[in-house]
Amino acid sequence: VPAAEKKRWTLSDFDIGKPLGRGKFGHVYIAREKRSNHIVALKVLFKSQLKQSQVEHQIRREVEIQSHLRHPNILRLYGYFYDQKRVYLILEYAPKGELYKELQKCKYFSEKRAATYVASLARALIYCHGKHVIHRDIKPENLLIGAKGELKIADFGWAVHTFNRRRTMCGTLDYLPPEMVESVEHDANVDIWSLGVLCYEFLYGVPPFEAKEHSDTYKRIVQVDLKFPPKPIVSSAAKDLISQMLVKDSSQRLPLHKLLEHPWIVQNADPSG
Ligand SMILES: COc1ccc(C(=O)Nc2ccccc2)cc1NC(=O)CCSCc1cnc2[nH]ccc2c1
Repeated sequence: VPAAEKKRWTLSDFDIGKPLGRGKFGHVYIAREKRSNHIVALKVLFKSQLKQSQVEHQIRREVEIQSHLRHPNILRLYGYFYDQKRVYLILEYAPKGELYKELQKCKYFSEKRAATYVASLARALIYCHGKHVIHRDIKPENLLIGAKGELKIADFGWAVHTFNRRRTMCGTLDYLPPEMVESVEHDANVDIWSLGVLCYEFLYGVPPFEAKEHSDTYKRIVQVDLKFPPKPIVSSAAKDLISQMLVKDSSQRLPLHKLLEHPWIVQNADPSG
């Protein structure tokens, strides 16, 4: 909807439907744009909750960044509008819902399904890095499933990234690479690490460095204490790929374009993603 960016949207342009992921995504509702009948997700943010001054330009900047990100595996942010008390984000709606629910239901994915997901995320990340955008929070909670079963990185937004990052600090650490756990500066290679963690979790149903206590998870990450359980049975090609991504020295991690040529991906990923 390219023209949409220019248009001044208001709430009366939409029929509002049921809440999506109650509370999880903040206040997000399924909605239908009246003129086009286009189904979207409408995210409602309360100005009171957003530090008014900073966030205004951050939302603008984010819409600016996101409006240039067009990729089948990245959830679209079509635009935004606001009223007296709230800011509304017009987001793409992913009809097949949240990936983590699917993973919980299946316990773990087949190698073909895991490789297809990992390849599509690698392509999305190559695209983002090409646009000098890193740090797409690619843990299962931030992944949604499109109409054709394709994965969508449904990032919870840049501006909230910081809150998100803090939340990640007190939420799950599982996806943080050593350089972030040791909080040294990081680059696009953090995404390769996170993708490796995700690939492991797709195949085993649990992240590789999971531990009861945060302090233990920290230790396991910085020591790259990578162990492959005997069950479920996973091919050595998959283990080889994961071992090349979960490398402490970020410059030694398998580059994303090399990942797409890895035998496990070539033999298992469905090219349509
Ligand atoms: C591109 O994506 C986003 C872009 C920006 C922001 C954001 O919050 N930006 C922000 C916040 C505060 C201050 C400044 C900027 C959030 C998202 N994405 C989500 O929030 C997750 C999917 S919510 C939609 C959605 C769709 N499809 C579904 N299917 C089932 C559930 C579901 C849920």
